[in-house]
Amino acid sequence: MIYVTCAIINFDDKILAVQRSETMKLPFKWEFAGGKIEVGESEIDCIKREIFEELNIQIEVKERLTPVVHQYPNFKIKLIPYTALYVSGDLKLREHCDFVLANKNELINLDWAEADLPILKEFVEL
Ligand SMILES: Nc1nc2c([nH]c(=O)n2[C@@H]2O[C@H](COP(=O)(O)OP(=O)(O)OP(=O)(O)O)[C@@H](O)[C@H]2O)c(=O)[nH]1
Repeated sequence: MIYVTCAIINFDDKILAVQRSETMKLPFKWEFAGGKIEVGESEIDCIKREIFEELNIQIEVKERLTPVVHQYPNFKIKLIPYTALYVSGDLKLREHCDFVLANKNELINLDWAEADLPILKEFVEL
């Protein structure tokens, strides 16, 4: 099982979703930015590090939502979501091919990575 954190980042009441690029696992699926927890790293340190590495921005981490364990055909993940606020930095996509800033009710129309669906549902109902 791989342990992955992801951030639901609020920019002035819009939420950031990012699209995986062709060369990544789950190509072209939409997700919340984040990545694998390194050995000895806390969840919060992981999410802040991944968001800076992938997006070049600083965030303030807010609330931990319910983790999701999901079995994909070739791997299993525990995806640990946090809500967060944008703090600073110019958004640059260093790994993903696209992004959107959307309202909660627009997010559901994207083609999400399957593990994200329960997270999206919980977030939309907050
Ligand atoms: N960051 C992130 N990953 C997610 C989400 N949903 C989801 O299923 N994943 C999966 O969790 C894994 C996260 O790992 P990652 O982004 O650090 O690394 P990767 O597998 O793309 O890179 P790798 O090729 O170095 O293993 C990916 O396999 C990704 O498909 C999500 O919302 N955010």
